[in-house]
Amino acid sequence: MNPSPPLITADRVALQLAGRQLLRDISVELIQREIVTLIGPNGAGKTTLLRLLLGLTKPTSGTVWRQPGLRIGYMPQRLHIDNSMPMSVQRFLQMGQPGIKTTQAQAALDRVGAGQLLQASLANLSGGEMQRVLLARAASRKPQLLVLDEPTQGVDVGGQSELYQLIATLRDELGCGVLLVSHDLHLVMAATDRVLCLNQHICCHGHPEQVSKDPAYLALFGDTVAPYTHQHNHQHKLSGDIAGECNHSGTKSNGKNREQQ
Ligand SMILES: Nc1ncnc2c1ncn2[C@@H]1O[C@H](COP(=O)(O)OP(=O)(O)OP(=O)(O)O)[C@@H](O)[C@H]1O
Repeated sequence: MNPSPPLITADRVALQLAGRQLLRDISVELIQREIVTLIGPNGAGKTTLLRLLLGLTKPTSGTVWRQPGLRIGYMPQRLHIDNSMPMSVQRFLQMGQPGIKTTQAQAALDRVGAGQLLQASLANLSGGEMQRVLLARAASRKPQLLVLDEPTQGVDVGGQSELYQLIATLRDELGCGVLLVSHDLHLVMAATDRVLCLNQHICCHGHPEQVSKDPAYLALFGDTVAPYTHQHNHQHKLSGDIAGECNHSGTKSNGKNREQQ
């Protein structure tokens, strides 16, 4: 039992847009100090669910409750940069959080191992540098909840595990909850407490090891995981598309830990 109240609670949330059922029957609780990873194929509704949890989209049915005054640090999937308006990293950080001093911007960058980038031009950053700057910006708000939408996009594999380790360290330092979206369970496993496997609804959930063996997870990702992770003799899909119907009667349909229910 976690003594502190949840940061966000979603109860039987569904969303229909333009006649399409994008999400259904989603129940999730996010708590302090827990790293929750949302995993699912392209189009599964991961970003849509983040938007619902953050209050940027209203559910068609069900409820989302957020702790009053909850401080959220959000790292978007990608950032559109207008190169006609040159901007330094420092300025970018200060725009994200008005009133932040140069020393605080520097400290935020130091924390993510990007201290040398304060005066760099945002437009010239490499993919990995940009992700670190976005993470520094999200963390500089001293959030109670860090929400990271595919934080390792554009980062090479070595850099990806480093970034996930950094996220775990930030959680320890800030004591915040973390909700992150990822395509690759095996990469995030070490830095994740709980996984929600999403495909319009929550197909399965639990500890990463447990989810990686769940029939519902394997139905979605069984033939897409990296070959070094297990032996098999079938074809690999490269698309990341839905591999088939989720046949998982008997798995629970919500994302709460058993002890939280
Ligand atoms: N405003 C909208 N109106 C109609 N459909 C939408 C809207 N926003 C998203 N969708 C659809 O909802 C589905 C889920 O989109 P979403 O971006 O949440 O998926 P995702 O799991 O984050 O995908 P990816 O892994 O590719 O980023 C997609 O089919 C998308 O086209």
